Amino acid sequence: MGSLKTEKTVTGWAARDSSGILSPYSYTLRKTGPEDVVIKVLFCGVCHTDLHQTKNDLGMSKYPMVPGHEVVGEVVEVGAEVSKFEVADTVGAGVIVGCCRECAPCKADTEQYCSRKIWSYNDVYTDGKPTQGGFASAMVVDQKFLVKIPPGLAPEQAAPLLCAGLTVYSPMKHFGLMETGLSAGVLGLGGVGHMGVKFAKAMGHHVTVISSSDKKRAEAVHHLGADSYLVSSDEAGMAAAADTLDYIIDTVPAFHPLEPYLSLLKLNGKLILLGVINQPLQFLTPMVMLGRKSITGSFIGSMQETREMLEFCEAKGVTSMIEVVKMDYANEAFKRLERNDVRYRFVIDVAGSNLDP
Ligand SMILES: NC(=O)C1=CN([C@@H]2O[C@H](COP(=O)(O)OP(=O)(O)OC[C@H]3O[C@@H](n4cnc5c(N)ncnc54)[C@H](OP(=O)(O)O)[C@@H]3O)[C@@H](O)[C@H]2O)C=CC1
Ligand SMILES: O=C/C=C/c1ccc(O)c(O)c1
Ligand SMILES: [Zn+2]
Ligand SMILES: [Zn+2]
Repeated sequence: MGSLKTEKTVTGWAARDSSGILSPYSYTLRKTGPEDVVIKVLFCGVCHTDLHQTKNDLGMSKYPMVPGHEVVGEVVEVGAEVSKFEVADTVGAGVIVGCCRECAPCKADTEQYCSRKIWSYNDVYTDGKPTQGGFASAMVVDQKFLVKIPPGLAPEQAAPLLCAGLTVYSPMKHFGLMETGLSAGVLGLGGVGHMGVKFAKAMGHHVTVISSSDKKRAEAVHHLGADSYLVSSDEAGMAAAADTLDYIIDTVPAFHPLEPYLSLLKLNGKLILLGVINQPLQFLTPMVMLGRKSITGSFIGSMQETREMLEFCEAKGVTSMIEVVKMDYANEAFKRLERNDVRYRFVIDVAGSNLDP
């Protein structure tokens, strides 16, 4: 299909200021370029990053801001040079919608580390217009930044995989943590953390959840398949678990000391920081030296890893645990996410919502 000559007007739900409160917002999508794909948004997951961004936790937010970067949609239009997708395909879009294609990370298929990457919202596209995310009736996305959703995955289940799932899969792959028999720790059992449990179990790891409370113990063990559950304030339990873990996926989105978790790692163990935290974290150097431990971080994953991760999920039956809601519940969903009251990801049924109430 050829390029559209007109811009499309769409409705999204946007935050207008750092209250983060979302309300309907009308804006235009760019004309469909040769490599562009227009998607009708079906479902969009709600990530804690959406909360950080809409509330300006990082001090870089621009408004109006339509959040949402766990987007599953249906292709409704393709540009003249689109070769990978056709109308009616079910596709996914994530955190990144552009990159320079020339730098070392781009050439190595690690475009998420491109210094000129373009975020799916709260950024400026190559045409100079603000990018807006998936809490909207439609998006235009360059074909490089879309993936096909495998037929074995339900679209609403697939949405959280596009950020939360990818964010744990990528470091597991990069740091050589896909072999069976490892002992994993997952710190913070939320959207990203529950995918950490699922992926680690699918890779044959012994999984310990480390949580701030006892509230999620039964679910973690019986529904997610965790092997062990520690409450971080339980000093005796934490001491008994010292030197037992090969790696910890740390998803906590707020300041926390690192020493208690470094203590849980074995020799050569890795603490992988994934949470976005706007103040410095602390640790004493002997905590990493005496045990040759690593503190590292990871940022989502590449498009290539997204495809692999979705295939992995389809093959191994890995799914997300979600609560599907309509758009008119988005503000309540954000409030519940903020008070740690979701098991484990909200997914907005965008196509099934009235966006202009
Ligand atoms: N690196 C990357 O590429 C990505 C980073 N992120 C970031 O990861 C973080 C987690 O995202 P997400 O999983 O969606 O968030 P959630 O809110 O769904 O989960 C975070 C979990 O951390 C624990 N937690 C929350 N607040 C605190 C606190 N104040 N102190 C201690 N523990 C706390 C809770 O688990 P429990 O009840 O078990 O204690 C909570 O469920 C966010 O900062 C997000 O921005 C997200 C995606 C990609
Ligand atoms: O949810 C995905 C985005 C994660 C993220 C990581 C780092 C950072 O500075 C952000 O603003 C977002
Ligand atoms: Zn996210
Ligand atoms: Zn680049």
